[in-house]
Amino acid sequence: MSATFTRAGENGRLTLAVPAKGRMSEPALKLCADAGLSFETTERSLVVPCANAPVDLLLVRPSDIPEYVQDGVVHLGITGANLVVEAQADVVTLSELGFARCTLQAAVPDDAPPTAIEDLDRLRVATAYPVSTRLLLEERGVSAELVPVSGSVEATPRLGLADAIVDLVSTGSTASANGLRLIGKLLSSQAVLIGGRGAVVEQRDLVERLELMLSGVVAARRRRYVMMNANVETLPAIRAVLPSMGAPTVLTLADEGAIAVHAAVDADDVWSLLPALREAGASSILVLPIERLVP
Ligand SMILES: Nc1ncnc2c1ncn2[C@@H]1O[C@H](COP(=O)(O)OP(=O)(O)OP(=O)(O)O)[C@@H](O)[C@H]1O
Ligand SMILES: O=P(O)(O)OC[C@H]1O[C@H](OP(=O)(O)OP(=O)(O)O)[C@H](O)[C@@H]1O
Ligand SMILES: [Mg+2]
Repeated sequence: MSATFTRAGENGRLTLAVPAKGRMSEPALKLCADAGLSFETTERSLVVPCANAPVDLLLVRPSDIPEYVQDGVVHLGITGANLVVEAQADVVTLSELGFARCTLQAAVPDDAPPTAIEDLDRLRVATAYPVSTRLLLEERGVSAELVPVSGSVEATPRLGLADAIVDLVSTGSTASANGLRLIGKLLSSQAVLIGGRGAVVEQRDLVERLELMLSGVVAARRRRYVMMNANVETLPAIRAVLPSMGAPTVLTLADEGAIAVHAAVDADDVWSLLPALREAGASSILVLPIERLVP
């Protein structure tokens, strides 16, 4: 399927900009698919119409998305929160999407003296994010000499181009592999759904529907559905350990006194919950993924 791209609002369809490449692209497209949008991407397609919803995906660079959304080129976008700050874009952040989690951090060579952000005053700081770096350093009263680079920023101290760097970090392994020590965090980021100020008013119904579908998947990914069998007498003990969303479902089984208990719990709690449930009297415990969770 191919389509011509119409500027946002001109054909009654909602336009959603999604990263075309880079580390956000695949999880962003998967989120759209998991949310129920049906589309087919090809290697070179930039505009991808959804077959089952009045939504067109525009595949572009993540760093361009904040400006496209601000200027009304598209209604909505999925991009990094750090890129919204970097573009200083006037957009509405509708929801956090739970992937591409990272922090913007300052780092120095292992043997260099700085131990905190404040120690970067008057030093040369290389970064691919000069706008956010300047802004966040100034907020802390630090006036550094910025050295803008477009990539491989970790190499700049070794090349004698900078005394320190500011870059995105998730595991920290790139920094340590390049002999750098992290000295402080300037910003936390993750993928976000953003909307244009005009779009969220003019296209409110469609925007709300898409936001609900996406955030339903994001919320579901953080939860698990736990099912177990027990004797009715153990129900108080089971309820005491079950941090359920509201009351758990209790079903009567065919055997005298036997029940099944169902509840949605935090995925992070499952590790500690299972032994506690067994201890409380539960057996045949099943843990299932949840596809959508709409409160
Ligand atoms: N190590 C990381 N872990 C998690 N998220 C990250 C990491 N690095 C980057 N991100 C997030 O993904 C976004 C896009 O990064 P990516 O590396 O795909 O593109 P880029 O480096 O900005 O390059 P381009 O110039 O192609 O736009 C970043 O702005 C940030 O929000
Ligand atoms: O803390 P870590 O888990 O090591 O991740 C940090 C690295 O990830 C990003 O680069 P990316 O992998 O996106 O490569 P790029 O420079 O080509 O964008 C960032 O610029 C760091 O180099
Ligand atoms: Mg990168």
